Amino acid sequence: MAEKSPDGVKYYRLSEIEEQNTFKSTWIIIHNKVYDVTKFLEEHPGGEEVLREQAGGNATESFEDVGHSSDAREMAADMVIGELHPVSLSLSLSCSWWSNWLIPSLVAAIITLMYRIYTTESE
Ligand code: HEM
Repeated sequence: MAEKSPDGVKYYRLSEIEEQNTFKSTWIIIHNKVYDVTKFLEEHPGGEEVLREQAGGNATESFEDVGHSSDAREMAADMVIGELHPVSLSLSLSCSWWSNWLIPSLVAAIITLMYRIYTTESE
């Protein structure tokens, strides 16, 4: 269930947001805020398809890539229904840490190792 923080902000967990990816209701995440865009789908100048594609997930990058106007940002502010739960937040942060740093470092380490083996064998 959604929890409320002491200052009254509703927190949603990632799993709860993922469930709202249906024809009846569409939620997206932008900058760790949860937006209910269900009623906005048909009005969106960028089309409902792009919003549906991001439904139940993190749309921050796509939203910023488009370079939405300040008008668009004001419209978005009216659709905020809560924030990403801190637990989900740290999860999503650690996920990007994992893919952005750990995997490339591992690949680099393996290549270094293979190179070492290769150069010592040919001596
Ligand atoms: C609550 C969230 C959103 C709101 C309120 C919103 C609102 C708007 C508005 C008002 C425009 C017209 C141009 C402008 O004023 O900047 C626009 C254009 C556009 N939006 Fe969004 N948008 C939202 C989310 C998204 C997301 C998540 C995506 C991408 C997945 C997206 C993709 C686009 C695209 C591609 C256009 C350009 C359409 C064109 O120039 O023909 N929007 N949006």
